[in-house]
Amino acid sequence: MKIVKRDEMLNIERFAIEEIGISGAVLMEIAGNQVADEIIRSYPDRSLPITILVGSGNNGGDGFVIARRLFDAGYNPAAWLLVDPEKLQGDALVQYRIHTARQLPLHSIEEGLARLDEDLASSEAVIDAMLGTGISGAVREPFNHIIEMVNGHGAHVFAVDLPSGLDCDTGRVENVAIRADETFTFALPKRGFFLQDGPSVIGRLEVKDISVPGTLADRLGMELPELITEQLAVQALPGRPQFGHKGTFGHALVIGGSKPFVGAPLYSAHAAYNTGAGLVTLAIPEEIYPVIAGQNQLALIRTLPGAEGHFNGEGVEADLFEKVGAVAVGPGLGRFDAGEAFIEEIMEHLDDQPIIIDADGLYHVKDRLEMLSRYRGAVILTPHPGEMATLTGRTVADIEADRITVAEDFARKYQVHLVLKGHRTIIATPEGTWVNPHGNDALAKGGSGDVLTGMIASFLAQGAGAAEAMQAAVYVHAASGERAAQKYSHYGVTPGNIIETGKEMLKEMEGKK
Ligand SMILES: NC(=O)C1=CN([C@@H]2O[C@H](COP(=O)(O)OP(=O)(O)OC[C@H]3O[C@@H](n4cnc5c(N)ncnc54)[C@H](OP(=O)(O)O)[C@@H]3O)[C@@H](O)[C@H]2O)[C@@H](O)CC1
Ligand SMILES: [K+]
Repeated sequence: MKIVKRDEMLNIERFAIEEIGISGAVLMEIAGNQVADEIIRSYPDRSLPITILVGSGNNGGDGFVIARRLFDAGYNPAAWLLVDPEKLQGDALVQYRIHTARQLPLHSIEEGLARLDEDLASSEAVIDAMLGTGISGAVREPFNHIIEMVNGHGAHVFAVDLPSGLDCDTGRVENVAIRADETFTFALPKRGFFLQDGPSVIGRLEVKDISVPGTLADRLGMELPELITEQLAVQALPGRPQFGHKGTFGHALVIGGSKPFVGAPLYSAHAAYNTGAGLVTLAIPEEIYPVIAGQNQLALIRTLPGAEGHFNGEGVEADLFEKVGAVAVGPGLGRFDAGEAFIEEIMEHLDDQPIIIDADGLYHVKDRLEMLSRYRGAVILTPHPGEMATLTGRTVADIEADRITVAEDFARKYQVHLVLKGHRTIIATPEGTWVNPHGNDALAKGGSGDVLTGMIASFLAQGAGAAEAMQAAVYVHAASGERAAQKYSHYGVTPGNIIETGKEMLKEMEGKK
């Protein structure tokens, strides 16, 4: 499913109205009906106290439809028009006229905020149809106070299209926004749901079909980022020929580790093994061999010469890469003087196998980005925002303000594949962009990134294309974080739990392949 900015949504909507010939009023009727149906499904009890907050634009127009449908279904919601009716126009005005012609009850803002607060305080559910995609700037009076009132009460809040106050492009909340329990968005999810404050205010997101399908975006030639869904990840997962042998499933090489970071390469190697790689070799500095050997039962181990607890840059020889299908360099690597030359030498030994560069590997390539552009195969970089700041010379705040654009620009400029980690992870490649709506705080732990790197390496070794390996790994990793948190709590999830739970996710996914 594609995600859109405000102008893109407006263009698609305009195309649906002007070229396809489905009128705005019809779209509004469908939109309002979709939300009303959800509320009726959630709350079959008709006596439930519900407040509907109606704003001045088309979002408010949707609110009128919802109110009317609920009255018709036997509910008695308190519908509040929060602006002077004189302000209404277009389809919203049409809906207001229908509402009044039907002689349905409607509260006016003239009754005062104290009176509205009484309704809000006694409501079990609140429907936010105040502001949608048309908001500009900070939320003005009286909506800012009303939003605070809603957030201060304990009612279940349904946001219509988006939580009022959220900028649907940037995901920024300038002053206040509704904190929704559920958001029913129309046609396509909005980009701001996955950026900045968006994820913390939208609650459970559901996309409602209003007869404006995403295929209209394709007809308009729009290149839009796509959401990573289970279905997409299932398609991206490499196939497993039934009579394959270990050679069929590829050989992943993980290069990393140093005296302070012994666990990182182990997590990557174990993640690779547990997600299907036929063979995994772990190349580590010789000094940490005894510790690694004691903790590893899966990967082949290859030691390279080291100094002061790190690699010393030597010992990178052709036979290390023999029959290797994918390389990951960086987990636990640390920083050392010969680091830049070390990675350069690794890349020189490769033909065109995909290479993942992670953690301090990223630090060592920050001044060699042209080398990455020149590489014949796929280069996958997996920075968190701090590492992305190092790669781009920008601040973390800058990157977080528009993760999608930053990632896309970087991927195109250097012709690399990028996994920009964080809350919400972005995959950007020269060919397209994907946004991962899954994952949680349980993944924000040392070792978690190493697991992701191992999963990507594993899928690459098994023959997935670069974009597909990233999609499948990002999904399995994030969905495992969600699943593991249900079992072990958000506090208790470890990288090892992610690897174990990943197998459960894969079990479900292979059944759908
Ligand atoms: N996409 C689709 O296919 C469909 C979309 N539909 C729906 O249309 C919605 C978009 O409608 P929209 O364009 O009328 O904008 P909307 O969000 O109602 O807000 C505009 C009003 O808000 C006001 N206002 C603005 N900023 C403000 C502020 N900071 N603080 C306070 N007020 C502020 C502004 O007032 P003004 O600035 O003009 O004084 C204006 O009156 C969309 O989200 C979806 O719900 C469906 O019906 C059908 C199909
Ligand atoms: K809204």
